[in-house]
Amino acid sequence: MDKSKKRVVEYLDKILADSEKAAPEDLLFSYKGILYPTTVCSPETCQALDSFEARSDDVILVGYPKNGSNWLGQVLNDLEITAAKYTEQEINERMNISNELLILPRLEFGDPEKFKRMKELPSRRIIVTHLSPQVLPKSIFKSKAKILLLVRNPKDTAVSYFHFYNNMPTLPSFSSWDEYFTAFMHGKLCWGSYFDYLVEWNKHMDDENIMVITYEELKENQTLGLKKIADFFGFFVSGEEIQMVAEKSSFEAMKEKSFKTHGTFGKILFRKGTVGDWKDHFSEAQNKQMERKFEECLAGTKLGEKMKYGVYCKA
Ligand SMILES: Nc1ncnc2c1ncn2[C@@H]1O[C@H](COP(=O)(O)OS(=O)(=O)O)[C@@H](OP(=O)(O)O)[C@H]1O
Repeated sequence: MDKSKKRVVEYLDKILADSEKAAPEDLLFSYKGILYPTTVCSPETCQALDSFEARSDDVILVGYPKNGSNWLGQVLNDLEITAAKYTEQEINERMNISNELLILPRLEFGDPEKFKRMKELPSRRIIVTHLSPQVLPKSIFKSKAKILLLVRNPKDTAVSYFHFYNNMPTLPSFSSWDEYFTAFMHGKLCWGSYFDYLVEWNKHMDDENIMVITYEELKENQTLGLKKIADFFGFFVSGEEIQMVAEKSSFEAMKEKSFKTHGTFGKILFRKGTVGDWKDHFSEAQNKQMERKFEECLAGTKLGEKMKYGVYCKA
């Protein structure tokens, strides 16, 4: 394993080990009414977000936690590498610079000084974040950088986040699914409410620089999804190249390599990678509650229509 990758894996392993020792009440902090994990974020970094200077050719991936951002993050990196026709040496250099400057590839992770260091990253930068539009650095909207919004149905998101919360030492555990479900429905989780997040993004549905893709459509036809993404960002890649990127980023391929890419964290992150796991978790009453909430927040909106609640969430 090369040195910079090893450093990232060691860093991730250290975060997990340190958080095992932390008291549950020290694991989270609140910034502007939203919870974040102390191990990877800080109030200082949140406060410094506006010092990030977006470029018009930045590739921005936004998505609520557990909507598949590690998957699409890899896809976008591979599309950029393939389209730009970098040599092996250039690919390694890019990765080393990025690993050294950022360590962890989320806009809101790390120290507040990272936004200055990010100026040294070569274009096109792939920027991944769970932040909602109100807290995103203002320069992202001003620069007209293209934004890909990745959305997963609320029920599978809830289930994935439940297992993540209970398996990640960096997050406090819940004593039961029912207790967790109430927290999810009230947005008492890191990065806040799933529904508030999408209601805010729905206000941007007519922005020309935003495209929405769903986890479910990618699972159904990854090649087609990748082609749409490549066209949107202007990555010039052939059908064969898209196929190669798709194969490399299948759940199985990413899970198999996860120890090398993410260390111990890999086992927690690459859990099932399926659509419909919620059927083993939701009670009748919870199905009804979720449907009411969807009706209240997203049904009939542009974003709500794209999510196909009737196909993926009806009991
Ligand atoms: N390649 C690929 N294909 C399909 N699904 C994938 C893939 N990679 C990750 N995943 C699944 O995405 C879920 C994790 O989402 P995130 O990467 O956004 O997690 S995080 O919020 O950044 O921690 C999590 O979902 P669950 O398995 O349902 O928990 C991952 O397994």
